[in-house]
Amino acid sequence: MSERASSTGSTASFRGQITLDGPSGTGKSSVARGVAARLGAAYLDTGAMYRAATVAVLDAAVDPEDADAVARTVAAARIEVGTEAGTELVLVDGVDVAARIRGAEVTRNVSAVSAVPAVRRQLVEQQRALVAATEAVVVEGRDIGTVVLPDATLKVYLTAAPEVRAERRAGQLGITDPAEVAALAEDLRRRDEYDSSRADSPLRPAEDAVVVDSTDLDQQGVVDRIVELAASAVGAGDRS
Ligand SMILES: Nc1ncnc2c1ncn2[C@@H]1O[C@H](COP(=O)(O)OP(=O)(O)OP(=O)(O)O)[C@@H](O)[C@H]1O
Ligand SMILES: Nc1ccn([C@@H]2O[C@H](COP(=O)(O)O)[C@@H](O)[C@H]2O)c(=O)n1
Repeated sequence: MSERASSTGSTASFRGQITLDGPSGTGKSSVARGVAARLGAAYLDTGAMYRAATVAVLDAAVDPEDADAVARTVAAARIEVGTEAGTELVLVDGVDVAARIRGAEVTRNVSAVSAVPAVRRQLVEQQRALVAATEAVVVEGRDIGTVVLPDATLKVYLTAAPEVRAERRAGQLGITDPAEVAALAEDLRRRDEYDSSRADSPLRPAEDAVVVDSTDLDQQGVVDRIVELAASAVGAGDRS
């Protein structure tokens, strides 16, 4: 039996869309890349697109809370992202911003930019076009199962206890000082509150999403669980 057609089901031939939504730091990016690699699927990081839009806003010295100016600035920006799990390609007007989008200034301002309805319309249209060009794809974000791809093959909503998420993010950044870990936890809480309470496409699980709690699972365990769910979803589709 090949590695990709393992005990979790015959997944090498997966065709369809898997959505992975959830709060910040629950492991969406790492898990989505792992699932895409296992299934031989494309991968789309929609958060990277909102982060790239935020770079455009900051570079134009526009106030991220000024919705009209934000909408105009993002409409004029050319935002490009790749869909390969193994490479991170993020460009704004042809300039590589893949490293910059992970910086503190972008992270602090991205929720305000992503709450602007015109920005969401623009990027959702682009996301759907990117997905339409794939046969199999894992898409991660906040509103993928609810708004972007309501008919996806499988919808997963990933959660984890807030203190566990803060510890993992601290590990990722090499932070050990308890006061700095507490500050990270507060940043995650603030961003989740902003993303969950906005009027347009708030963060929430789709009604038909499977909730996967990763608090007590390692990364590989979460990938295995989602690959297993994908095999069941494809099987259920074949029977219907
Ligand atoms: N199940 C897990 N067990 C332990 N560590 C994990 C697990 N899942 C992810 N991680 C680690 O947690 C950190 C955060 O993961 P990741 O960046 O994928 O989260 P995210 O949900 O995409 O975050 P954000 O929404 O802020 O972009 C990473 O260092 C990742 O390796
Ligand atoms: N579908 C999405 C994806 C992301 N956002 C916003 O972008 C921020 C950054 O996302 P990361 O996954 O890269 O951390 C996030 O906090 C949201 O404000 C979104 O609105 N919709």
